[in-house]
Amino acid sequence: MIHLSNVSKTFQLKGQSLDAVKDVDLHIEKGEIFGVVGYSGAGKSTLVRLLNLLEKPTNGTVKIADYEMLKLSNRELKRARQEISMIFQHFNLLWSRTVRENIAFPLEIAGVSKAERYEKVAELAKLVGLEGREDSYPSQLSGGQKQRVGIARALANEPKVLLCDEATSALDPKTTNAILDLLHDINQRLGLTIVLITHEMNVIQKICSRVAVMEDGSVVEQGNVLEVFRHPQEEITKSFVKQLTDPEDSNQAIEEQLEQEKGTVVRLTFFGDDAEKPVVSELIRACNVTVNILQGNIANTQDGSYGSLFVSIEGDAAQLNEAIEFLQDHQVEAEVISRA
Ligand SMILES: Nc1ncnc2c1ncn2[C@@H]1O[C@H](COP(=O)(O)OP(=O)(O)OP(=O)(O)O)[C@@H](O)[C@H]1O
Repeated sequence: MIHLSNVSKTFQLKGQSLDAVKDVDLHIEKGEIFGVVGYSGAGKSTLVRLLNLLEKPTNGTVKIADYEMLKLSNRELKRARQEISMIFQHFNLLWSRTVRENIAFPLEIAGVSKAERYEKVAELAKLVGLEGREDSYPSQLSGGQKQRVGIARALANEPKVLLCDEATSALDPKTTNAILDLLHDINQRLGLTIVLITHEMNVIQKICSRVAVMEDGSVVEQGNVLEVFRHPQEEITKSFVKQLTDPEDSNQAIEEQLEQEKGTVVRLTFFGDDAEKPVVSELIRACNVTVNILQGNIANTQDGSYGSLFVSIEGDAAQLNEAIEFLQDHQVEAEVISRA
């Protein structure tokens, strides 16, 4: 659905050039939810704006659906953009218009009759969970509801692609989850291709099937989300994965516990179906060791679970080696954090 080849964008600023996007190749399949993650300044927003040509690439080709975006006339580009919608971090709603008028706005521009517009708005309001709020103004809505208006408006022209530029970054965690659920639901129901950029790995984990990691304008790593979680190659990817598996407060708690622990502290990592097996109780039985669970968490991706568990294992050196071997035989990655 989306093919970027050797795409670069260089900005000229006060006589200096800045390479915001460098030589990016991306292939995004029809109907997938593709995430782009990176820290501030990595080039994510520029990349997403290159997709609908809000920014023109300095080099490379952009193909979306069947459009060779750089070869389109202004009129053709206008038509293509109706198929490539976008939602934003700060919603970009028209404040003097009601919810109904906001959602209907793209239809108005497209010359759709009032009766048809109202019919479509009713359908979209229902789809995004805003039924009954059509006469409200944006200022009367919560952040989550405002983003629902943004999503409904983006869907008005029945696009093939939805670009989400930090769409949940201004929302609290609960509302973020509700909006991500809505995007996933829309993707499933309408078969819409979604490209989502974010600096938060939990957003990627929750709804994306594949991810690209950006650093300093380049895509440094990309792949299936669970696979990238499992074997992050680059330091930056490892730091993003750690956002999920080793939250800061949990690290601090581990460090405090490490000082008091008698046993050897091991970090276990589980993937897919293995995350649901009773490996720890089997380990205790098979190796006759004592296991204390220190910290743990589990994240569900679209392709299965990913979990990490910090345990302290008490036993002699032979038992400990046996325990590590047992874990590895059971497809659990075991990393010794500190020895007793
Ligand atoms: N119109 C512009 N003119 C000049 N430089 C720009 C322009 N837009 C972006 N940049 C620069 O390009 C680089 C990438 O910015 P971009 O906004 O794409 O990053 P980002 O990953 O989306 O970060 P953030 O989440 O903070 O927006 C930054 O150094 C930024 O200052």
